[in-house]
Amino acid sequence: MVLILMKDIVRDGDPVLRQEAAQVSFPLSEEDQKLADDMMEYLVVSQDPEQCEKYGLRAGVGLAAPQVGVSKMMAAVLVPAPEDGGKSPFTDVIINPVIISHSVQAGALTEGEGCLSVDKDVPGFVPRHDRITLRYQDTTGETHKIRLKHYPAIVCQHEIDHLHGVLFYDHIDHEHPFEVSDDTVLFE
Ligand SMILES: OCN(O)CCCc1ccccc1
Ligand code: NI
Repeated sequence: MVLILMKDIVRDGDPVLRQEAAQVSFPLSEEDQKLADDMMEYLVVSQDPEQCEKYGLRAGVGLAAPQVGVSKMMAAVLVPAPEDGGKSPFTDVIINPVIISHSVQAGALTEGEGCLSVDKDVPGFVPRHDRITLRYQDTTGETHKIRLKHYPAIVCQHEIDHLHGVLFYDHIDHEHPFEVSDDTVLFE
């Protein structure tokens, strides 16, 4: 049962999307645990075409707490498994995430990015780090230090941006939206 619907998703213009979110303390309050569960549930349901349609959702691979009006350092990430089978490259609720190191090399999606909180299309490459080392806590409070590259790294950076009041189009060079440095990894 979806508990977060599109009506619950805050849209660009609301100041909460431009705030620095607050650190989350452990053990999680019941409210924070429920929020984590609800955000992950939104992603799972939104990635099921039938349920997505049924509830009128926009499919998402990530969802950050500020997008549902909660200015806390928490985001759910569900990177879909590749079509040719296999498991999701990264699925977790990342709390108090910090990118502790990253590649010099940039990466960007050839189709640009979108955002559940931004109703308009904003064309252009969104240059990010192609590879990152991410430290975060999961909902149990356990600290993880993981290396991500390409799409999972892009998704996590998009979500972590939300926790710092940054939206994807802030990274687009509006003078030259489809120009990136020649060593940038561009991928589908
Ligand atoms: O913040 C999550 N959200 O707005 C859903 C879209 C997430 C996303 C879309 C394109 C590239 C990376 C991440
Ligand atoms: Ni977003």
